[in-house]
Amino acid sequence: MAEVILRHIAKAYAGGPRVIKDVTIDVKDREFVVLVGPSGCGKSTLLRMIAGLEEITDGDLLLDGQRINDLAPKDRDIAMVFQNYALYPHMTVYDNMAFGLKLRNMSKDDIRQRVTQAANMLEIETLLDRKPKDMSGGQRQRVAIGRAIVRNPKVFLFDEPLSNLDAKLRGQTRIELQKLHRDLQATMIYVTHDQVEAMTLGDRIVVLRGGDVMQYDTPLMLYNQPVNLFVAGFIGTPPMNFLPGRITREGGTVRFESVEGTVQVALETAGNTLMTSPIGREVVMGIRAEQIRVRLADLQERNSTGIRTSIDAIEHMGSEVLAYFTVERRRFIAKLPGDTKLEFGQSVFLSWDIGKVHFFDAQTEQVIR
Ligand SMILES: Nc1ncnc2c1ncn2[C@@H]1O[C@H](COP(=O)(O)OP(=O)(O)OP(=O)(O)O)[C@@H](O)[C@H]1O
Repeated sequence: MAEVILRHIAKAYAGGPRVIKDVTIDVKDREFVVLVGPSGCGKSTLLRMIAGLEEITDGDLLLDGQRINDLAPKDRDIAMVFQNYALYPHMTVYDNMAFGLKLRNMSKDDIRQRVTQAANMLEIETLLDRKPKDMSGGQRQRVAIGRAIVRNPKVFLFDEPLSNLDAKLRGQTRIELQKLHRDLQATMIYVTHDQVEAMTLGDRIVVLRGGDVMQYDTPLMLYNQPVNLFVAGFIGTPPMNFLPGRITREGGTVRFESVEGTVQVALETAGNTLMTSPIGREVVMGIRAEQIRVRLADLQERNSTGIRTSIDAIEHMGSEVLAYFTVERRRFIAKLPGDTKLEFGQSVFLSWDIGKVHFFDAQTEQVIR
């Protein structure tokens, strides 16, 4: 059992401003929680506070109900895997993994058993006599994880452990981390700036910005129901398309009208208003790339619904095609099936289902439901 609760946690370095403002999150037993956000948002600081490597300025850190703010790192039953692996260069893999256990005065036999078991789990049993400099980045990374596993901690913390690996190895290691999480049945908290890594690994994800939690939710909820513009733009590849405008009323119909008036969307269907918002309110419309339909525009065609634009660029990704457009001087991206035949410069109409559109308040940036 290992449940971690952060209650109104704040951090200021040496009397400076608060880089973590007021963070309250609960991490359930055996949950895999990812902290994600842009550089400087405070992910590492938060993780280091949980590890005990940074002092907590305000708030409570609870492990299984016990307040551990003032407990030394070694007494926390929490193991951390660092971005740079932090292996001892002069020690073999075996000694690197055994080191923490020796410090705890564990018997030689017990140490051997634990190191061997972890090495088997990570498939590095043939590397135990090597020094870190004689291994690849991926192998060093496994040793760093092995060193955490042998401690049999209640909680694992990972600080961007895949960032030094190439793209292919990162993909493989993501799958292995998922398996490791299932096998160890441990609580894991994982920091990354890569939203794809966050989406694929996390049971739940904390999206951070400027030391504040923007949203704490499952990957699908973050993707389908972002609570604000920041989360909507941060989660998803390619990012959500945005178009600013305002709510208008014409002839009894409530509509969204883009700033330059090229896009008008009725917000009522069969007498139901999809969005209750004061007339004149400034909003931002958001639509995901895969929700945009694209068809060739007939030059003679008039009175067609949708946005008329032309194709700025096409990227063939194999299984899909990314098409780039300009709508009111903003970039729009559509994700289309791989066999879509479109070419640079063609005139097209873009359209989408109104039910798939998100609206955000332009001032507060919060979603309007
Ligand atoms: N020792 C320190 N003293 C003063 N300010 C610090 C210290 N460490 C970090 N900060 C500041 O705290 C804020 C959060 O830093 P942190 O390293 O936690 O961000 P991060 O989200 O992990 O960023 P990155 O992805 O770039 O590592 C930043 O503004 C950073 O400059």
